[in-house]
Amino acid sequence: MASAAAAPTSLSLAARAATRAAAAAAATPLRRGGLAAACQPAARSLAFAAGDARLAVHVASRCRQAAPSARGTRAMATMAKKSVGDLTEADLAGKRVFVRADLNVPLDENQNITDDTRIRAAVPTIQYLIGKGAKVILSSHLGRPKGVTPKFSLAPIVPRLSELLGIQVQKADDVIGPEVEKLVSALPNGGVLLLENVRFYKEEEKNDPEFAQKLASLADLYVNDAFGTAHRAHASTEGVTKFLKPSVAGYLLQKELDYLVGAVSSPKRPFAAIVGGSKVSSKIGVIESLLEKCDILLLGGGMIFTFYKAQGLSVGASLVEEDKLELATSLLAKAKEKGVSLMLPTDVVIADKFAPDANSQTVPASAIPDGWMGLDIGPDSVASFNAALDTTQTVIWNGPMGVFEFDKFAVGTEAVAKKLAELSGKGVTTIIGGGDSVAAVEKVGVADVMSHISTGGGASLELLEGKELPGVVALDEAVVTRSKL
Ligand SMILES: Nc1ncnc2c1ncn2[C@@H]1O[C@H](COP(=O)(O)OP(=O)(O)O)[C@@H](O)[C@H]1O
Ligand SMILES: O=C(OP(=O)(O)O)[C@H](O)COP(=O)(O)O
Repeated sequence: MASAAAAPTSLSLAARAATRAAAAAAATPLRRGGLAAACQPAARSLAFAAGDARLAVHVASRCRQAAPSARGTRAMATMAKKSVGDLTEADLAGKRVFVRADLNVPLDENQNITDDTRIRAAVPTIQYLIGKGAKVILSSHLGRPKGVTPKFSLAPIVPRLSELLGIQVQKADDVIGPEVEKLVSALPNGGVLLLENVRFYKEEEKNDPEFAQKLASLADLYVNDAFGTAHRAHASTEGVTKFLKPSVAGYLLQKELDYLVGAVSSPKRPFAAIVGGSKVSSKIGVIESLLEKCDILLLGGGMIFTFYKAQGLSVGASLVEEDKLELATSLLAKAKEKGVSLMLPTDVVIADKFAPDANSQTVPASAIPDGWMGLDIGPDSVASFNAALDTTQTVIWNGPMGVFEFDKFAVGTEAVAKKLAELSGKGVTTIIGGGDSVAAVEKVGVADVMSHISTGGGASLELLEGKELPGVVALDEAVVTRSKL
């Protein structure tokens, strides 16, 4: 396994001895000064330079346990939001509750839902509210319409949502206005009214205060459960909170924050992050942020070729971002400095063209011929990644290991999905951070066993980059500070 430690192949006995000494020190009880000694930069980098991932991880892990980062504490603070579960029957019975959900599900050409995950994910919050006698005014966007566009109507959502809730959901043909107000007035306690696509109004994405006020005027209080849209400061996700109190987080939003912020900032260790996808440029923020928190970082996907080239390897016709070579070098150096075991694949599956029927072969990472492009990680890399993952207690995964859309180059990605499923079964916390990795996990049929699968691609990326989401920031603070803080 190539590593950020400049992959030393022949290690001096002294380095190995120092590694073990550092690890032994880390294992020594605090009162004897073992951890303090192991946390010395020299001890950590020796453990790392010795190329012994398990020992280096152990040392790094112990060091982090001793000194949780201020950044982690700040991130936890974003979670301390009032939750829908804090609202009692007295708060809710007979009240009109504006619920922003993300019902932006894929539809086929006949308007059939091809994946209802986001609808199912919205159910617990709605169920709770109607169970307490609230009147739910449900709002969502669908797609990115420019004005009123029938193919982006939320009408196809109604049958499935009704089925899941066990009640007939009513549907408004507009978002605001007298007709909608009439429907709201007629809504019984425990009823649900789905408003039309909120993006049919351009004011939504502009976060227009007047529009936000009109939305707010329909209700008495606000619940945001639209995690997939929480990174957007729109009228229905952010603006409306200025006019409705309380404004609280729904169960889905809370769960996403608990995993993508909570479990990532205060993980059970060792903590591994797997980052793949096409380009290093789109994952810089995530990698930099995770380097502050994880013990092991496994890299795959198209981005690895920029790292190889930065290390002087030939990459043939593989995807490379020439302007990110220095960045790749600095990320490798940062991993070393932080004591993170950064692992790059040692072998790759290469293709003679970018196509599902390309000719392919597996070669060492150092032997990619001219004209060939790497489209997947190879079996040796899968074995090394699996061995590293076997040492972990928490794993977060964002981005495929290869061009998994082509069966021939999906093996590495599917192997990671299977490994995480296996680890999940053994009690390891497994978090799938949105985007294509979710599709991969679903393709392999192991979605149900993961600890958490994010319902938002862009939103989860932003959270993993350490950013705060406007739709979360705008919500009321929890009254009781969480014990983890
Ligand atoms: N070696 C590779 N060369 C080119 N593209 C790749 C390679 N590995 C993965 N990809 C592509 O990366 C895409 C996903 O990248 P990205 O959007 O960054 O990830 P995510 O959606 O998980 O955030 C997939 O379409 C996949 O085909
Ligand atoms: O599908 C969504 O995000 P995602 O594609 O990043 O998972 C959300 O519904 C947000 O949609 P938007 O990116 O049009 O604001």
